[in-house]
Amino acid sequence: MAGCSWGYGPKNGPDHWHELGFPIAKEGTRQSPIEIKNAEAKFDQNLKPLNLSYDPTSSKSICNTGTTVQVDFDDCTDRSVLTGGPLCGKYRLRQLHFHWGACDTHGSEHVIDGKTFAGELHLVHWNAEKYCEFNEALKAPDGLAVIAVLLKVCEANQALQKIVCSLECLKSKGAKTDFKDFSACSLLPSCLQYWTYPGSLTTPPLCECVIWLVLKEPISVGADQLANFRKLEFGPCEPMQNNYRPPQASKCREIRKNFE
Ligand SMILES: CCc1c(F)c(F)c(S(N)(=O)=O)c(F)c1F
Ligand SMILES: [Zn+2]
Repeated sequence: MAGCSWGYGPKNGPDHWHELGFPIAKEGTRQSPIEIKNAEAKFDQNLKPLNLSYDPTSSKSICNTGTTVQVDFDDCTDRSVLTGGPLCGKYRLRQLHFHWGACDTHGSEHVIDGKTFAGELHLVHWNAEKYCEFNEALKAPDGLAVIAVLLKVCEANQALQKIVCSLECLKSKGAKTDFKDFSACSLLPSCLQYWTYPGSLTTPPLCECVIWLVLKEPISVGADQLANFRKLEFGPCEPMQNNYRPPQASKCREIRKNFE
């Protein structure tokens, strides 16, 4: 796509993505995020618990991608995997990243019964049992499994502190630094009850390849920890904030949950 690339600004944000080379933004049938209405979600007794087995030595680096801050993991072998839930097979952890707002009242992508949260953590896994590489999984309806964890502003989160401390050297787009021995499971809440629905990437290319697992229990983030995320930049003098896509049409998708 010649011309300006996608982002979250007034001219290249989510309402423009369909005209920036991603028609699926408008024409898709399973776009994400969505609003989750708990009363309409169907309890499914056949849904298994999530089973996470993460090797902390598989974290590699942390970078400012220009749209988020992202921790990358070694996904060449089954070192950090997700199984269970609605999933068939083993999904390898590839990266985790965040979405957040300009202020603490909004910033999450999924909205729960009308409530927005200050931010959202995504742990991105791909079906390495069925597909040879990540880019192949992007083309499949069951290619990815993303765990979404809502961020609520209250006490500081000790597990997040390692990420927060690294932000000061990641201010500019493209900045990257080593990020070894990070325990991704330390970011998860104690309760792993979830809603699940078929959806898409929430950023371009917006591929409809994601089985979403939205955790019911948020994790805490300190107001000053979140303030540090806002010191990152999309580009020169453009603070990185409001890097979230608003909820998309449900188009009569069924949302299931593993709790009553
Ligand atoms: C293609 C890389 C990529 C993203 F850019 C992304 F934003 C997401 S998201 N927000 O849906 O979790 C992914 F899952 C993902 F794999
Ligand atoms: Zn995301």
